[in-house]
Amino acid sequence: MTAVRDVDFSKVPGVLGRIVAGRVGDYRDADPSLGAARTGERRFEAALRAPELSLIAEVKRASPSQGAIAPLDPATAAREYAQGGASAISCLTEPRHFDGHLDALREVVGAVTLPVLRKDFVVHPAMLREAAEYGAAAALLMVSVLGEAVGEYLDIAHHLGLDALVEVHDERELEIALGSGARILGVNNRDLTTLNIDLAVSPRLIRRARDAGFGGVLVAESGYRTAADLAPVRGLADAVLVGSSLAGSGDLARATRELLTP
Ligand SMILES: O=P(O)(O)OC[C@@H](O)[C@@H](O)c1c[nH]c2ccccc12
Repeated sequence: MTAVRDVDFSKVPGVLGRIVAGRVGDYRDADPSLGAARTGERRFEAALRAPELSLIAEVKRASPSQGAIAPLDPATAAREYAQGGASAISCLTEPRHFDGHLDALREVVGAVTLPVLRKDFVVHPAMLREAAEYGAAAALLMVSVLGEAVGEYLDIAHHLGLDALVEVHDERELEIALGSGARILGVNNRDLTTLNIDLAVSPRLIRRARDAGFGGVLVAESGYRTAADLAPVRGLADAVLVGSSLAGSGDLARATRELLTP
C-alpha cells in the first residue's frame, strides 16, 4: 500500500471543521500500518443492490443539529432496525458530537447479521484498520473532508476488505468522487458546514451521477422523516440512509416498517 498524502484538515469550514479537528487530534499519533490485505466480500454493496429501495438505518444517539436524540442501546437498536426491514446498519463512532463509540460498532456487529457501516470522520488510515478489526463491512469516506485524497483512502478501504460509502454534497465533490473509483456514492442532503437540510440535493446529484455514466450504488442521505419524503428518490436511488427520525421514534422496528411502506 502506498502512503496517503497529507491533507490540510484545518481548511475544512464550519461545524464540520470543528468535528474534524477533534478527530485529527485523536488520531495524531496513531499507527498508520494496515497489516495484511483482506478479501473484500462486498457485503454492504450487495445488500443495497435490490430492486426496491433499500434502507441503511443509523444508530445515532446525538448529533450537532439536535443534541441528544435517544439513549439507544446499540445492539438493541440494531436488532429492532433489522426486524423492521433495514438492509444495513450505520453506526456512529464519533464520541464528542454524536455520542458514538467503537465499542458500539462491535456490539452492533455482534447483534445482527446485516452488514454494518462505520460512520465517522475518517482522517487517518488507522480509522479504517479499526473499522475492519471491529467487524464493519464498510466505512464512510467524506469528500468534504478528504478532498482529492479520497481515492487513496478508498484504496486502503478496499485493501482491508471494506466497502466504502463515498459521500458528496455538491457538484464539485461529485466530480472528485466520480474520478476516485468509488463503487458506492452517497449524497448528503445536509450541508455539514451549516447543518442546513435540502431534500432536493440528493435527486439532483443522483441524476447527475447517472447521467455521467456512474454504474455503482447510489445512496440518498439525511433529513428523511416519513414514507412520503422518500417519494422523490424512489426509482432513482438504490438506498436511503436514515438516522434521527428512526432513532428518536421510541419504537424503532415500527418506525422502520412505516418508513418503508410507500
Ligand atoms: O439523522 P438523519 O438526518 O436521518 O441523517 C442520517 C445520516 O445521513 C447522517 O447522520 C449523516 C450523513 N453523513 C454524515 C457524515 C457524518 C456524520 C453524520 C452523517
